[in-house]
Amino acid sequence: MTGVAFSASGMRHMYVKICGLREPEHVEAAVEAGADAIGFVLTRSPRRITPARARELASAVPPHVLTVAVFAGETPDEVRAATLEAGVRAVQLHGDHPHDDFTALKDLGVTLIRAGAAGAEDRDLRCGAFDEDLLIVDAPRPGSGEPWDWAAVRGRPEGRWMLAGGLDPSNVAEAVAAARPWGVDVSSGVEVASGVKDTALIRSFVAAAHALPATAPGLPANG
Ligand SMILES: O=C(O)c1ccccc1N[C@@H]1O[C@H](COP(=O)(O)O)[C@@H](O)[C@H]1O
Repeated sequence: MTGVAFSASGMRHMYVKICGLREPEHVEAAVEAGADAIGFVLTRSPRRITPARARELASAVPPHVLTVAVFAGETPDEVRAATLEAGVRAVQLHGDHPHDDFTALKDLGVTLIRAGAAGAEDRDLRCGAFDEDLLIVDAPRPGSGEPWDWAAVRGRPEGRWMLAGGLDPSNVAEAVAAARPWGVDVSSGVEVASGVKDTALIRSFVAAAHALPATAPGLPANG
């Protein structure tokens, strides 16, 4: 993986992922707004879709936007099968997946994302510690839309890491100022009801996040 995320003006920008997409119009809105990555939830959630549906949605996504399948607690074999069926370019594992799970998925050749709550002081928040390519530092309940103490992790995560949990268009600037992440990831904050995305909120979130200064080199998309 090489390259850097750039805005239309050529300036480096905050990396933005919009997660939990289920409808083509919301995928289109996220892509048109300039999202760097979009996520499909393939695990237990109100946003869950089938791998076949994810493939259908991903097929309309241009190669510069990273397509991500989100899992939580599935075995590496289950993750592998669903990822291949979905045809996405990245896997996001939530929860307490051991290092071995990431090692087992290396040969898939996709971007590996380790996601979990900041948790205890001894939680390893170095991106790459489990051979992952990207780290997400999230709320205790992923996908809940609950804001948490973003400032508590400031200075702890290292490398390419995204802040998630309770972000929305109106608070993303405050959250980024508090935690200083490399990127941001949102689901509930661009919805009008649980699992129901809103195109205007998607556009507002991407615009608000991309207006913020990037704090680290970017990650390329599907290249
Ligand atoms: O979105 C879900 O339902 C979900 C389910 C299981 C694991 C992860 C999930 N989503 C992740 O949660 C954050 C977004 O949180 P929020 O809704 O914006 O507060 C993001 O990392 C999603 O990928």
